[in-house]
Amino acid sequence: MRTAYSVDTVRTAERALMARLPEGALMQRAAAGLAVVCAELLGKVYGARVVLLVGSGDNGGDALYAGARLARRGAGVTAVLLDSERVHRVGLAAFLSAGGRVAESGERALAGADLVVDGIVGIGGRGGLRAAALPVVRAALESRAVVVSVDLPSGVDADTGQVAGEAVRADVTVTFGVYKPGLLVDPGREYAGAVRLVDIGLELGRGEGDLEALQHGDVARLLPEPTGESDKYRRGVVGIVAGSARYPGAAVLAVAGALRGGAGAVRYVGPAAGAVVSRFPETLVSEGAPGKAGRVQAWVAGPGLGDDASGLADVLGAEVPVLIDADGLRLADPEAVRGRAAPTLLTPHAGEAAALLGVAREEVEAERLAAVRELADRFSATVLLKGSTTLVAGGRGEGAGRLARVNSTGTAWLATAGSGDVLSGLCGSLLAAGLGALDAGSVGAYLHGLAARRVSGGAPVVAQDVAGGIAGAWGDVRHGL
Ligand SMILES: NC(=O)C1=CN([C@@H]2O[C@H](COP(=O)(O)OP(=O)(O)OC[C@H]3O[C@@H](n4cnc5c(N)ncnc54)[C@H](O)[C@@H]3O)[C@@H](O)[C@H]2O)[C@@H](O)CC1
Ligand SMILES: Nc1ncnc2c1ncn2[C@@H]1O[C@H](COP(=O)(O)OP(=O)(O)O)[C@@H](O)[C@H]1O
Ligand SMILES: [K+]
Repeated sequence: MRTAYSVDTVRTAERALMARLPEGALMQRAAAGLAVVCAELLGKVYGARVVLLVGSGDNGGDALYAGARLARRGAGVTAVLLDSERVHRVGLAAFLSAGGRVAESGERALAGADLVVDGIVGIGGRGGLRAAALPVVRAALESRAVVVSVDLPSGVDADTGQVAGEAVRADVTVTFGVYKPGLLVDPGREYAGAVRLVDIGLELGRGEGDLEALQHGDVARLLPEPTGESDKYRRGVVGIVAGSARYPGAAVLAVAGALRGGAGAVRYVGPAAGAVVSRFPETLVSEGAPGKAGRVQAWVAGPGLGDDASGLADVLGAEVPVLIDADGLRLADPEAVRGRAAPTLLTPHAGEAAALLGVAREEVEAERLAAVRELADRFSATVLLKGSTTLVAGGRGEGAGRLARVNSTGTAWLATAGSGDVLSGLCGSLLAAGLGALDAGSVGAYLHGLAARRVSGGAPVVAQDVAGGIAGAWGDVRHGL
């Protein structure tokens, strides 16, 4: 599990650790780790040209101490002080005595740099980059240098990943102690490049976390597995209420995802039974009301329903877990969702989330974490917010509280019609197989993203291929590949 912690939690833990250590020890650990990564990226340190962008706080201090270490190894290191009145004094003294120089012109220094260290602002940052920093940041990004951000790309909000205005686009971010949420959530995640974590001795429990990303091992432990006692009913039956005369494909794709998700059987209820059976003869189909279709252990309702809300009341009234997606999100009665006793998983994309919240889509995209939490609170449900970084936040019971999940496996090729239908079928199948809503959503998103990457190999994918790739992704996770 990769767990990210809020700035408040990090600061409290750092204070406690600092009180037990000699003054400056923590910053030295951070700077040593940072210098090691810079040296690795440079290959040869001696003779390399390094430019430090130094802000007014401890983030700049880290950059200066790391710069001192590189200067002692023979690099030509130049510091661009963004505010010469306010700079980490002791760090600057150490830097100068190691042979570092202060630049007269930032732009000139940057023109010939091999590596730029972005120490403008870290977890103390508020808002996007200030105007004074913009010319050097632009010059750094235009240079051919590798850009390494200290703790966080400057201008990215550590707690949310929000970028208000401009921020540094790093090739690598060296973060200290623990991950910060802004490194895992877009848009911040994109600015961070590859993230390297440096251990500075901070110890924080998972319960204190703000956001977590499942890794292969976590997913492997959660995957449903049939045993000798299993039969198709014990493995769970997932019911799919999807599709319409106008959108039969949504039903086919939701069933395609559901068949790969670990349930023992898939029951389809709706007007697209013919299309579903001709593509997937293993599906049990019926055309009446969901309540009359026979037992299921979880329902998926919504993809491609158009304006037909007739099956939704049955589904929302069921005492089994329910996933609501796409048209179902628009058609479902919010009171019926809030009043449910069994787990509920809502899977909106940013546009659907915006409609549910009554805000603009851009607002959701800029603050995804806040949006997914707000929806989970408003609907007393688990919510999976799809998009470039998929987030899952828990409602009541399991997953309640602040600890949300972020998926790290996706690819932008998933932005293709119908791939969300595959995801809802897959997650619903995991619900039927017995996973809780938070686990079903995050395991489903993980497999879905991995499947897309596997089948894409960098080329466009179609939703059916994503469904077809799930078995391979499942196998990779099981075997730790
Ligand atoms: N606290 C600790 O124990 C440790 C802190 N470390 C470093 O210290 C950093 C935090 O240091 P600080 O608390 O001094 O905070 P920062 O250095 O992150 O930022 C604060 C300074 O930046 C300025 N600033 C704020 N927003 C800005 C913006 N949008 N644009 C430009 N300047 C802005 C503020 O005026 C202030 O002077 C961490 O990110 C990390 O790099 C590490 O050395 C590890 C140990
Ligand atoms: N830029 C992106 N990067 C990664 N994944 C994305 C991106 N855009 C969309 N996705 C994923 O693609 C899927 C699209 O789902 P959705 O928007 O519901 O499409 P549809 O309704 O056509 O099925 C979701 O799993 C979502 O997380
Ligand atoms: K920084």
